[in-house]
Amino acid sequence: MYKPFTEKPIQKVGEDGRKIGRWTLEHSETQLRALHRDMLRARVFDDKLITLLRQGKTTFYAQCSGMEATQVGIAHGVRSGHDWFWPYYRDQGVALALGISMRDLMAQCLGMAGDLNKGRQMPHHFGVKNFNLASISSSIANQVAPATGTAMAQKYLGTDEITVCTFGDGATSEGDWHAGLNMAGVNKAPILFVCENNQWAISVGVAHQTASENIAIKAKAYGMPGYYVDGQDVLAVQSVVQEVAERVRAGEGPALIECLTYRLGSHSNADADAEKRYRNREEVEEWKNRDPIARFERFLANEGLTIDADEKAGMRAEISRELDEAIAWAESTGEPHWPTMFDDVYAEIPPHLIEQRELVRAEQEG
Ligand SMILES: Cc1ncc(C[n+]2csc(CCOP(=O)(O)OP(=O)(O)O)c2C)c(N)n1
Repeated sequence: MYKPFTEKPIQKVGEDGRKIGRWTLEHSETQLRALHRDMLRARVFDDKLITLLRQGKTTFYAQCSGMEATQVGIAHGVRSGHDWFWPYYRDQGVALALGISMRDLMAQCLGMAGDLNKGRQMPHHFGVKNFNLASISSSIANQVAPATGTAMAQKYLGTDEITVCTFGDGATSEGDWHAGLNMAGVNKAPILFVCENNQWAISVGVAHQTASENIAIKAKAYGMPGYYVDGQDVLAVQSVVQEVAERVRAGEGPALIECLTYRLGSHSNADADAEKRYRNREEVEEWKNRDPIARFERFLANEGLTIDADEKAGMRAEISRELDEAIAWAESTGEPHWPTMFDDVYAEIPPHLIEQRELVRAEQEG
């Protein structure tokens, strides 16, 4: 059983790809390859979206490059399609690893008619009903209290689902975050909070975010365990998430997991990172050398499962083809039809909106 409140992050595999401590690998080759493939898919998805931004096909994107072990470990540690998710905007790696299709994500990012949310959300803010994944909010920590509410409902209904709520380190300074964790602790709600601590909140470094020794320790104040995990170690993240999620499911109450990771790319396309305004390149280079995909590849090689450069290039090409197909499909669905902007908010559309709809119709259909 993993211990909460450790001084150092929990690890299973070191930088050199060697096992840390004594443990037996229980994954099949298929499971190991799935972890690797999902991390690579997240990375290639990021690369493609940067191209789409440059082509002007979308207007907003926030990369998860560098954070793949954290995101894929989270997704592989819970029950996809069963548990409920209140993620944050950088979670495309989680979404892909849960099994959400590239078509669905791409149609959302491009704001096309084929988007599950009808192209009405800000790009890169998806919501996927059949995966119990709530619509993403740009407002930091906005998801935390509703996530606790979802978990309270799950407890009340007596389901064996749990809720998973993710956020960045910056979110932990928001009032909503404290309210949500407090309410979860008091009500023993079946919720797993996961902080993807990538050490920056746009230009604010984590040392300026909190005086606590880490984020995990904050759980103590809300009466729940806090686990501090190496977020570059996919097996450690998956293993801790899995064990803690099952304890949450068994009725032990909420828990907080902090995954220590790093954002390699800019905060979003609206960021001064490239101008080196707030972090130096040495730091970025240092974390590039701690690439979670490379670390896992070293581990796989040590376990006799070498993925060589050719095989990896082939995998990247295959993922890229899948993405191109998703883009072509999304574009083929066309622009969202304007009347949908009046749908789905009210059960009965109020008179002032009917009036506005008719004004737009007159303009559109002249
Ligand atoms: C309530 C609120 N305040 C400020 C912002 C502006 N903002 C957007 S992202 C961000 C940083 C969030 O950092 P963090 O939670 O660490 O997540 P990261 O983006 O680093 O993954 C801020 C301050 C916002 N969107 N919402």
